[in-house]
Amino acid sequence: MTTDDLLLDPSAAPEGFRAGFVSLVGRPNAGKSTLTNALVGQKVAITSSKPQTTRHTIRGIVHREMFQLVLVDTPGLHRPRTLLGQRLNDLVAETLGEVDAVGFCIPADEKIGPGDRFIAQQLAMLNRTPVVALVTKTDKANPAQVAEQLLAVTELGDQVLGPENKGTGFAAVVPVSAVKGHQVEDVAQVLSEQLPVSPPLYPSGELTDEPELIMVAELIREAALEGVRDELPHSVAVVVEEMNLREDRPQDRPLLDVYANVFVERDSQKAIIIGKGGSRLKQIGQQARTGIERLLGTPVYLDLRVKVAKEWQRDPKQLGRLGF
Ligand SMILES: Nc1nc2c(ncn2[C@@H]2O[C@H](COP(=O)(O)OP(=O)(O)OP(=O)(O)O)[C@@H](O)[C@H]2O)c(=O)[nH]1
Repeated sequence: MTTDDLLLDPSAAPEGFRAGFVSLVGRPNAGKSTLTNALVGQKVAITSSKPQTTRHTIRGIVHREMFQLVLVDTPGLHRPRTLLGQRLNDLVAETLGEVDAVGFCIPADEKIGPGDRFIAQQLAMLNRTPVVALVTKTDKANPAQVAEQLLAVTELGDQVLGPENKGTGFAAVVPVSAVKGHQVEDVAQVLSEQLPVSPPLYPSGELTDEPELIMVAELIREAALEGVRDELPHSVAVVVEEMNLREDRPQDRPLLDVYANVFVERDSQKAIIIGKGGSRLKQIGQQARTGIERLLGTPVYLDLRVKVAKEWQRDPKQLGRLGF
């Protein structure tokens, strides 16, 4: 069974499959991009030249047998100098609050500095999002230095994200060399352990050729969550089943047909998405369609179906978070 088959029937995902969004953060030069590429592999790395239409730009998707990590960029942490005080705090909390886990990159070959500490303090505000510390570029340090850095990083976690700030430190600390390919799979594995039990969020094939498909699904998901994010934080998945230019249209008046399924876990959630007399679904469709048209520059016919994929999150922790 391929990932795509699973997407057609999310309840067919293997027991314990996990999927979710991960943001790699860290000060400039910490090795985020290199690690992203090493994790994703060339084949599916997405470097979309499209304008950023969602709050998170997808940088790449890591597909494995038992998990799918969607690596996203998070604005805010990259330019602390241009955003001050509460505004920055809000932005970081808002955008990072939406990911399932954060990978915090700290180079093995440089002392922990004020930049790292600053970012750790920002991360401390995300009280529920697990943070995995990644000690990068281990090939540039000798084993003793790496060991020392692992200790220093653990200590930073205990201090800044520790009990004093109602936290439990870093969820894990993992050394990695993206350039040498050392422990890259361990990073993927440890990050995946922080994700909710969920079927894959995106199809596995041809992602480089069709970043549009992902962007379109994300636009629909964003629209579906608008205003109900608190009620349905992680229980909405969108799969674009078909996206084709309609045949027999005059060349100067193209129309793109988009068929997409919005998956929720329960009938009650389906009711929320659809709204009274279908009013919310109509709104979602309009908002998503406008976004897709803006993204692709083509008029769009959007067909949205809402489907219940029962129990696609069997993890008790997740269910708790959803208020069950
Ligand atoms: N030796 C070695 N060098 C690395 C490794 N990872 C990254 N680098 C180098 O470190 C530099 C910065 O890496 P990037 O991946 O661009 O870092 P970044 O965090 O994305 O940087 P910004 O885009 O500035 O935020 C580059 O010259 C990389 O080649 C590694 O595992 N080993």
